[in-house]
Formats: sequence, structure tokens, C-alpha cells
Amino acid sequence: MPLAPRSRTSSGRFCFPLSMTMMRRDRFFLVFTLAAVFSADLYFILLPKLQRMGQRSVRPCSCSPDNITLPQHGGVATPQLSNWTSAQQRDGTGSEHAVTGSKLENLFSHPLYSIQTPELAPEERLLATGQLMEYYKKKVARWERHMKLYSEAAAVSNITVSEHKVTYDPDASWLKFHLGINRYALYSRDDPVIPQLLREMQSMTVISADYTQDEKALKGECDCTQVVKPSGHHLKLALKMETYAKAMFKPMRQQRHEETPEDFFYFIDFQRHNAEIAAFHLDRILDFRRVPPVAGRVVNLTGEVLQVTHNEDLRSVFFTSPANNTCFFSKCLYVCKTEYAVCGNPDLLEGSLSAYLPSLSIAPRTSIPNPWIRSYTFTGREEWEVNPFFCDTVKQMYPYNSGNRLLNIIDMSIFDFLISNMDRHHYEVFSKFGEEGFPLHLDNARGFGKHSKDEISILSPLSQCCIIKSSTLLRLQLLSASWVQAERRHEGVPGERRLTANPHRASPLSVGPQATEGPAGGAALHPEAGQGQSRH
Ligand SMILES: Nc1ncnc2c1ncn2[C@@H]1O[C@H](COP(=O)(O)OP(=O)(O)OP(=O)(O)O)[C@@H](O)[C@H]1O
Ligand SMILES: [Mn+2]
Repeated sequence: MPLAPRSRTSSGRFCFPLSMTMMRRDRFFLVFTLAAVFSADLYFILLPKLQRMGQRSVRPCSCSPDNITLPQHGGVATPQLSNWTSAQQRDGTGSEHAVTGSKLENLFSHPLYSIQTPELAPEERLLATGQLMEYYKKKVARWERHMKLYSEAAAVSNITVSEHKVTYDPDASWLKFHLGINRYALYSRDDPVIPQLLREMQSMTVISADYTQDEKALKGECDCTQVVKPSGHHLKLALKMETYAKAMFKPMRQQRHEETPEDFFYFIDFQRHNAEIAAFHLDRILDFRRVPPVAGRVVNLTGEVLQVTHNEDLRSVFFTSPANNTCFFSKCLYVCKTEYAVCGNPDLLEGSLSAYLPSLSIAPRTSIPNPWIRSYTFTGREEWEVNPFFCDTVKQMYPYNSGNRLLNIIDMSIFDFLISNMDRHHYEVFSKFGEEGFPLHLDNARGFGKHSKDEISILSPLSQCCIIKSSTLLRLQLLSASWVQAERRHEGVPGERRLTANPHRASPLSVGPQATEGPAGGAALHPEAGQGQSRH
């Protein structure tokens, strides 16, 4: 409708004809009503929605019981739980687990630890017996030839080397350990060979000591300007035992109870031999079984390293300290910082011994950068730290776009969170198992650095992807419940020593009170999970 022409009043103001004013009043009423409805809508509906969206963009995928996803199947590397047969309980009921024996025995008697691996097809085993025996025979023969030549040369050069014979033992525990490795785990739950191997690593005669392959690859060189991997810290050695078993020795660099100094970056942190030992046991308790067996041992640096090494470079880094202790340092360190040497007392030095995996020549492994790798510089940031949707990218990438690899990386992050390891730059898989292979949890020496700090960012794969294997969640829930029960028992028994609880520290195994409510509770990610109590 065309508007009527406006007329000017004597006061010079514009005014409208009466009919026009009436219409305007209607319109005003209409506009007022619409505005009121819109404001109410804005205030009560749109604004809360926008606020929720805003919160989500800050924490785009904070897992909660509502949005956590449990895969329908256990995945390739963890066969469906229903496909596995559960062994009967010791008490025969199959429901309540036995309450006698050690805490560990009780835990392992729970049905979750009785799930049997399906019958293994030959291609699901890492090695065939014939192949490994052939390799072993060749190695022993080569060693004997080498020793003959070496003794002759040593006699000429006046070098004294303790000569130890290698024993060919087809029943050696390390062979059985290697033969037991399959596409599900490094060893089976109640394989008696593992405790036997642990015992033997602690007591067997050491027949040779050498640098490890990765140290050798450095050829004694190091770039002292590099903060990444100051290899000088890594005074590790490969020790060979009388049955040709091999173990990686990481010496004690500091007192067992010493923590990471406040101002240390994780990548210059010390390597803790006891972290390697504890990590092996925790990995076993979590039922991952991806850490090779690790034992503690007091090594005689003179008798079990210096006098048995055939490596001149290694021999040359030994010295006697002013306090008359036998010490050695990494070749590279000599160039960089000599104070990194380690010393015995006067010869004895505690350390960890990690059972070697099969040689790369018969069981090659692939080293893969961890998608959630940290920046190994003082200021750098990796994509996962700035992109809250990083997991969506990872999910598109091979090998995370199918199979179980991503779930296994999430398992690894849970393991790393519990041991507080921020140094998982790469992970290795056995090449034979391809994308179905599980990631090995090697190198845990930078774990357990700070007992009173939970580094939540280690859980980023879990919190960004919001997915977890149901078997992992169930075990975490069980461990959490067992811990609470154990705490109660301690409280209930008069006179029993009560371990001090630190209210600021969540139990590494605590997943919050909701954890016992049901498998889909998703409590592992509840923000309050970090507020519980734990032992030192
Ligand atoms: N038990 C083992 N059996 C066979 N190889 C092993 C074992 N443990 C470690 N390795 C190999 O030796 C390499 C170095 O070991 P490890 O990572 O424990 O030492 P590191 O000094 O911390 O090395 P890095 O600086 O690469 O982190 C590993 O990447 C792995 O390939
Ligand atoms: Mn390392």
C-alpha cells in the first residue's frame, strides 16, 4: 500500500494523517509482540545453545559417559571377547574371584584375566621353531669361531679377556620367550617361561658386553647442540649370557626415589632403570603384554662388562674415579659432558635388564612416529596440541583408518599416562604382522618421574578420539575397584600399616567412582577422575 504524503506541522515536525497513525499503532503492537517472542527465544533457547557450542569448541571432544565409544568388536589385535573362552574360576563359580593368595594372584584369577587366546595359526606366530633353532645354531658356531680368533689376537696384544663358553641349550628360556611371541602379545599370561627368564637374567653368567646397535650407529659421534635425544644420557649396554640370551642393561643413574627435577623438560629427563622394571610389571597387570620382560640386577662393571667386552671403544671409556670406583661413560659423552659417567661401588652397579626381542634379521620391526609425538624443542608445538580435531585427521590416515591400530595407540597412551611417560616419540611393530601388529611398549625409562603429577595431556589420543577398547576399560574398572577394596582392607585391619595417601594425586589406576557402574560408563575420562586418592 502506497504511503500517504507526510505534511509538516506549524512546529515544523512531520506528522501523519489519523488513519495512518492507527495503522502505525497496529504495526507497533505487532513489532513489539514479535520482538518479545524473539527475545524470549533468544534468551531461553538460542543463547544456551550458543553457550553449549562455545564450550564445545574449547573442549571439542571431552569424553564423557555420553559420548565415549566402545568398539563393537575387540578389534583385530584383541579378538572379540565372546570368541575367547573364559577359564573357570578357582572357586568354580566363575563369577566371584578367589580372595586367597597374593593380590596379584587374586587379580589374575578374575575372569578378565582368564580369557584364552584362540588357537594360533602358524602365520600368527612371529617365529617358526625350525627357523629360530637354525639361527641359534649359526650364532653359536659364529661365536665360537670369533672367540678363537679373538683370544689369539688378544694374546698377541696382551689384552686380558675373561673367556666364557657359550652353552647351546635348545631349552633356553629366551628361545621359548621368542617362540611364544604372536600377533596378540609378547607372551601369554601364565607362561612359566617368563618368570624363569626373569630369574635367569638376574643370575646367568655374562659372557660379553657391547654397545647397543643404536649406540653403534652413532659411531661415537654426537651433536652437542641438539637437545633432542642427548644420547649421552643413554648409557645402555647389550649383555650376552651363557646361553646366548641377550639383555639390554640400563644402569642406575640416580637414587631410586629421585624424581625429575622441576625445571627439566621430559626430553632431557634421566633414564630410570627402575621405571623400566615397574613399567614391565604394570604392562603385564594391564594385560597388554607388550613390554619385553625386565629384571633388576646388580652388575659387576669390572667382571661383567670391562673384562668380557670385545669392543675396544667400550673398553676405552672405563676409568677409575678418585674414590676408586669403576666408572664408564658413553663414547659420545666424552666429547660432550664427562659428568654423565656412571660409577659402581666400587664395581657393583644396579640396573635393569630387558630381555632382547628376536634379532631384526629374523623378525624385522618397523619404527613408526607416534601421531601424538611431542615437540622435542623448548617452544615447539605439535599439531595435536593446537588442533582439537586432530583425531579426525588421524582416523583418515593409514594404518589408523582400519583395524585396531588406533585403539592400540590409545591403549599405549593409557599405559604412558599411568607411568607418566612423555617420551613416546616412536613405536615399533613387528613387520610380519603388518597393520594388525600391536605396538611394542619399548623404552619406558623416562616414566615414573613425578609421583605427584598427573600429566593429563598424555591421554590426548583417548580424549581426542573418545574411543577405547572395551577390554581395556573393563580392566581399568577392575583395577580401580581392586584398589579401592585394598584401601578399605588396609583401613579395616587394626595395626596394619596404612600407606600415606596424597590427596593431590589421583591413583594411576583410579578411574573415578562411576567406573564400577558398567562397561559403557566411560568413567575413565571423567574430568573428576584425577581427584581421587592414591598411594605414594
Ligand atoms: N628389549 C629389547 N629388545 C630389542 N631391542 C630393543 C629392546 N629394547 C630396546 N630396543 C631397541 O633399542 C632401541 C633403543 O632402546 P631404548 O629406546 O630403550 O633406548 P634409548 O636410549 O632411550 O633410545 P632413544 O634415544 O631412541 O629413545 C629401541 O628403539 C629398540 O629398537
Ligand atoms: Mn628413549
